[in-house]
Amino acid sequence: MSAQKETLGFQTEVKQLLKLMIHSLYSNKEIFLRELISNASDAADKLRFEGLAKPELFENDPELKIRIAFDKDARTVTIADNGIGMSRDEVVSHIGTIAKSGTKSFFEQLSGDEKKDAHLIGQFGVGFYSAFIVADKVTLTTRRAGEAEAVRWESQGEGEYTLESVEKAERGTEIVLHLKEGEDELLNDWKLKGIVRKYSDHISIPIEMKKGSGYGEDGEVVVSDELEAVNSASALWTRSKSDITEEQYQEFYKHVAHDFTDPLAWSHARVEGRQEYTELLYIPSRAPFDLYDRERKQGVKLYVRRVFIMEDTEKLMPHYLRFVRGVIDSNDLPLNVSREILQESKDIDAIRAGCVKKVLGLLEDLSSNQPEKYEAFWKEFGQVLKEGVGEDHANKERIAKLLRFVSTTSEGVEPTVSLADYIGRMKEGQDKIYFITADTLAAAKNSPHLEVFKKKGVEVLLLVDRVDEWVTGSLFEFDGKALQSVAKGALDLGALEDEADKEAQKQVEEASKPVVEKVQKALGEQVKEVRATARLTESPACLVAGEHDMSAHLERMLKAAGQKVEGSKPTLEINPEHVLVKKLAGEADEARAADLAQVLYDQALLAEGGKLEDPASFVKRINKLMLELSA
Ligand SMILES: Nc1ncnc2c1ncn2[C@@H]1O[C@H](COP(=O)(O)OP(=O)(O)OP(=O)(O)O)[C@@H](O)[C@H]1O
Repeated sequence: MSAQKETLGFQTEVKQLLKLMIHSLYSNKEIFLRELISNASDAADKLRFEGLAKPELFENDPELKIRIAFDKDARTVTIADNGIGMSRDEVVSHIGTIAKSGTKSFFEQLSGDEKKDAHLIGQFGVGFYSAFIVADKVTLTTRRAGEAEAVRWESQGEGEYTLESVEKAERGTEIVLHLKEGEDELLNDWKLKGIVRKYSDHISIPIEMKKGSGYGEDGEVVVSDELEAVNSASALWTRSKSDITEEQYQEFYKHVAHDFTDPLAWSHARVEGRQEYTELLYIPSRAPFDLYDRERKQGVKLYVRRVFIMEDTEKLMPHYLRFVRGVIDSNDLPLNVSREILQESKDIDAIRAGCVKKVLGLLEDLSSNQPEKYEAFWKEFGQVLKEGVGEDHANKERIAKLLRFVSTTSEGVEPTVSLADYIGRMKEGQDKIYFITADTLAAAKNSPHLEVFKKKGVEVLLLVDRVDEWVTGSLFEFDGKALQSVAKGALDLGALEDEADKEAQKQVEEASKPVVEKVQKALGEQVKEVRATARLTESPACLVAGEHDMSAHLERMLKAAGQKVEGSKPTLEINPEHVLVKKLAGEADEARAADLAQVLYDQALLAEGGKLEDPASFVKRINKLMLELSA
């Protein structure tokens, strides 16, 4: 064993994080204790789990606990646990570096503006480093259960830390905080116990401190050597609902989710029947920074009869509910359940299905009874929930009811229209739910495809999230009404059109045959077909995809993502009433007519957010036509 002290440097990100955190969290500095207790409790959970297979790890000391002490003279606060501890390598990789995936992109988001970044730091979670909010030196001594060597890590939080091998009889981790000037209020029995009760009452193992035995002359508590548990020390989810306060639920959430903000809502239930389990599931109020990171692991924690087993989103929650946090505690699964067993387990499938129903029920309840909260939820997680329409066949209808969109009747830009709202406002004779997909709200709102719908006062949903193509590719109808893209297929307004409309359209088609042919000839292979439109009232032309073809918007998205797409040709619809089209119809000069036809096509492509293959020729053509017109 080498007792030599080594000095190592923090990873750059750690330095950045420390600086930012000390500044932005100072006003909420008490949370350091919650974070350190939370880690200690996790360490106990890990030991209990590893100890199932290797009981010798308990080293004849099976009572898991956390101890907090302070020393007025030395001006230190100590948090010790007899959990799993850390090996030397673990100390280096967990404490000297940030091993979270997505860390790099998180740091790229930081603006340098402390106020804005303070919000982001909450999303990232600061954990152990929060010790440096109140301490100017932290000494962590740890010995991994079952190992002989202990290691001492020490740092002043300024870019470097030292490591040395030491002796430590008790397994686990002891953290000594050397308080900064001005933090002496923490050297107080009453104060520390108050913080523990406030933030960590729900921790399932005892948090022990010395017992008070009266008051001294200075009015301060005199402590005895006897220890007492400051917290309730029972797993929160095992308590009955009526015994848990709102604050306790909230603090427990912060512990399981490693979050700083209060949750939006939660569901706590004991399920009996074929499967017996307790679930305490939370909807966070804010999305974490790595919500879209496929590598992200943290999710719902699985316990079996109070013993922590693992934390894994995929097995316990489907991907589209990956924002859900909390605990599922099964009474039936075997304690030695492994990831492989879980993979195959019918019991887990049943628990998962039950929990999904609970979460959807919770969301339904919010949407009906607390619409403001639901709006807040939708803002943070709506796009993720939308994935469920394609992912969870069994619950498709329920998820569809929870969807919210912007529509042509929306006042602002917030998605607040549900499919049921839409159906409730449908015009007489309307039998479809119309929608348009586009890259931006402006592109959707101003699309020529909407003109006839505006004229008839028919509402159209404006779908501008990337995931919307996935939604409309999986959801074909809602409540017996088909979902119909306004940019696909021949326009069929059903009973929204009266006989007179249909007759007029027929006549227009008949009359515009020559100009349609002219355009068709000029555009040749670029289009599948040219036809006179019933959609347009103001624009001269628009492009329409085939009923069963991929939408132009999806095609562009896939191409942008680097996929090879065999695009299908669009149909060009022209508006024979438009002056430009009339001009084209009467144009005797074949070359100029061809130029006009090409401009019509190019404009239609641009108007729906497409990209011209040959923009320079488009500009040349436009300039030529403008000069000719002004001559
Ligand atoms: N008391 C402890 N006993 C054993 N391991 C610990 C202890 N405290 C921290 N660790 C290890 O260090 C890692 C990093 O801790 P840290 O608090 O920085 O982050 P975290 O708890 O993983 O996540 P978060 O930052 O979201 O709180 C932990 O994941 C754990 O492996």
